[in-house]
Amino acid sequence: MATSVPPNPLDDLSIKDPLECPPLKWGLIGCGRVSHDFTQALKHLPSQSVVACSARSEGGAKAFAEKHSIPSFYGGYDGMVKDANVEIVYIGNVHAFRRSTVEMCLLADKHVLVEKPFACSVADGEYLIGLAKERNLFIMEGMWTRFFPAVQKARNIALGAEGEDASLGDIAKVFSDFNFYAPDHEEYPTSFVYNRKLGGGAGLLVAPYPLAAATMFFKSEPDSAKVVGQVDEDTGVDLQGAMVLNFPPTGGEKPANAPKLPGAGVAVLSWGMACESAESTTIVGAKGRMTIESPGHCPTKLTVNLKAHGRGEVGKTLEYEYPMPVDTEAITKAGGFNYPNSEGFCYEAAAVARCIGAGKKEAPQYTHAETLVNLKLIEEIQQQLGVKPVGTD
Ligand SMILES: NC(=O)C1=CN([C@@H]2O[C@H](COP(=O)(O)OP(=O)(O)OC[C@H]3O[C@@H](n4cnc5c(N)ncnc54)[C@H](OP(=O)(O)O)[C@@H]3O)[C@@H](O)[C@H]2O)C=CC1
Ligand SMILES: O=C1OC[C@@H](O)[C@H](O)[C@H]1O
Repeated sequence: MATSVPPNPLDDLSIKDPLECPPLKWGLIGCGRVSHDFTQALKHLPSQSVVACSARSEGGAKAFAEKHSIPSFYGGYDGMVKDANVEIVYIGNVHAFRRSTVEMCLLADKHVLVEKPFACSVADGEYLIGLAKERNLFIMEGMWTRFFPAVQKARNIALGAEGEDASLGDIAKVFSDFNFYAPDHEEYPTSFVYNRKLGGGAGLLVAPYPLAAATMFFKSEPDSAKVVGQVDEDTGVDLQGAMVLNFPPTGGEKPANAPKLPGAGVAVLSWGMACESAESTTIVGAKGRMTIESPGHCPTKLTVNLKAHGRGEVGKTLEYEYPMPVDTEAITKAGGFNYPNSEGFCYEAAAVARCIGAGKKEAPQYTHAETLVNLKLIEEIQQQLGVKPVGTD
């Protein structure tokens, strides 16, 4: 049975400061909103530099380079991937071009950090991971949530890591929701999020987060998935959905005084772009529960409620807070951020730099295997909702 949770989720146990990392030179594909936020967050890491950016239009790349004082810019992506100064490419363009843009970077011998979703199909995901392995390059899906200190703390508590001050016991349930009201910032129907040919739809755009929240806390691959949701009849994209996943037992003896097999559990997930939900993830075990508080995909707060014996009996409550780094003058001058808590990209970028510095080809916080499990589940969502796979029109 595939294991989706590595033995320890930290990339370097000797690290005390999550922003500590060796130098790395970044190039960018796409000069849109998320690339802006990522570049701004890198300004929290003095050892990291964006040395080149590229956009479909030279004007777009030039304006971006001027705004962020980036020394080289390119119209079109192929010139940038051949820039000898670039060590890793951050890919922040739209979903439909994942296979071609990631492939272009790997063939130019660049490491890759690619925004979620990693690919539009399992087949593309497997191909790209295989190609990275063949060329001995680092590659990771930008599931930045996994790198926030609040999430790393939650994961260590769930794993019963040494030195943790709380334990939830055997995990039985994970609840995770992420829904935002897209028309607030995405024009309907012209934005890519409503365009299936560009990889639009909530399954590709939003579902990766609750899926990654669920697979983080169970050690087996789900053996059943039930999906409901709505598809927009005019654009053909899925607007929202909910899914229930069953995770089978991971083996081991059933405890003498409890009915559940170890590792067996259920995840209840909800995602979408039709309304704004509370957006949190709650993990429930035999001894208590913990909540990765809103905004759960980029959190700063974790609450643990340990149970006392008996129904409704509350034991200890523990609260952990990890404030975002404060914006520097350079960040404010370049216009702040487009998306909530984007400062937190610095945690992901620092971990990637540490992994590459240590010669790793994947990050233990979000492995290739997990990316592929989650892509399989995204395909399941599309199939059960009757949404056409991207690129089949
Ligand atoms: N981790 C996170 O928190 C977030 C992740 N994302 C992810 O980032 C990616 C980009 O999102 P976001 O920045 O909001 O999107 P944008 O709408 O800002 O577009 C990003 C880039 O995609 C390219 N692009 C846009 N439209 C087209 C088109 N019609 N044809 C070809 N290319 C196009 C452009 O590249 P160019 O500049 O080269 O013209 C554009 O700059 C997505 O994968 C999304 O899922 C998004 C938001 C937050
Ligand atoms: O990909 C995403 O993740 C973060 C959100 O804030 C954003 O709207 C969404 O597109």
